[in-house]
Amino acid sequence: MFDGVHTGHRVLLGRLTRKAKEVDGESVVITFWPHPRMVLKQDADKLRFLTSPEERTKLFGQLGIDHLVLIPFSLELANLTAEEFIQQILIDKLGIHHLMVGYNHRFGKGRQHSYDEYQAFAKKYNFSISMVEAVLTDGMQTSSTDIRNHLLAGQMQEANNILGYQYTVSGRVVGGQQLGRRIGYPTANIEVEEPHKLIPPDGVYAVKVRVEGKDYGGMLNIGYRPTVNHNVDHRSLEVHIFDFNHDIYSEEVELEFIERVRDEQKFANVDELIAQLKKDEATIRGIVAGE
Ligand SMILES: Cc1cc2nc3c(=O)[nH]c(=O)nc-3n(C[C@H](O)[C@H](O)[C@H](O)COP(=O)(O)O)c2cc1C
Ligand SMILES: Nc1ncnc2c1ncn2[C@@H]1O[C@H](COP(=O)(O)OP(=O)(O)O)[C@@H](O)[C@H]1O
Repeated sequence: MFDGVHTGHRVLLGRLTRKAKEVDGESVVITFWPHPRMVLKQDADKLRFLTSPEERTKLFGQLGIDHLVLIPFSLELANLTAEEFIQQILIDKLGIHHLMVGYNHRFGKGRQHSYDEYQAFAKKYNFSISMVEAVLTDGMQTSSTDIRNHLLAGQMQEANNILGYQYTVSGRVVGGQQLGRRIGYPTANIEVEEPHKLIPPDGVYAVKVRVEGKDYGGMLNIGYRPTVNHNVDHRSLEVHIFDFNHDIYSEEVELEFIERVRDEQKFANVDELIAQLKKDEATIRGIVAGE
């Protein structure tokens, strides 16, 4: 589904745009939303994704794709056989001349056909077809599942290496308890709108912050703020932006994850929290400067 639009996807998409140029055609990427796993499985609520449909669209836009087709995935669509999908969508709706498929991609009800059978359909319906081999990252197959698992384990560098860019979470700044500025560290509280977006585990992170069209370094806390917060059901994302002093309530902010620095802790009092925030600032400024 191109979740993440990672290095492997980018190789495939690079081949696609080259092929389209070669034959003087246009490149089309087909993807689905909701993710088929959300429609087909019972554990849909627990599924988390690397990119929202909007984020995928933006990433595709950077790669020179001519058309992005976002097909609403439904049980009806899931019931089409591969041949029906080819006929009804690829031929009748899109009028394709060439089909490029990922090495492990299977489509159609029950995903029962092999690449050889796709080749037979190509002959029958008069389009050409090619397969893109697995793209390796450090000798391993590039997979969205591995990226998700690294992120959930707080292994940001590993995840970013496979993604080919820094994992990004976007949201809007909302008001908090206004304690941050009193302790010398104003923190913008970020509300993430996409309910299925994967949020890395609780802890403190070095991040790059994009706000008001500019980039800054920042230190981010994800968690329940056990030192000051008695309302423990709200998980918050709060970022202190370095060398920045604007009111950004209700602005859109993008956080790019660089590294996870420590666990969130419960301190005996606010002074101990402040002392730790000073240490975090020194550590994280060093990490951001090294980027
Ligand atoms: C980099 C960073 C690390 C933090 N670490 C902790 C922590 O370990 N434990 C904790 O209780 N709160 C932690 N906080 C949250 C602070 O308690 C919180 O930012 C402060 O209370 C301000 O809250 P406000 O935005 O609602 O005013 C951290 C905040 C930041 C920005
Ligand atoms: N360096 C900064 N980092 C984060 N937010 C900042 C910074 N400078 C100013 N602000 C502003 O201050 C707000 C955070 O201050 P804070 O006292 O923590 O209030 P709140 O509890 O409402 O988040 C941010 O939402 C933003 O509008």
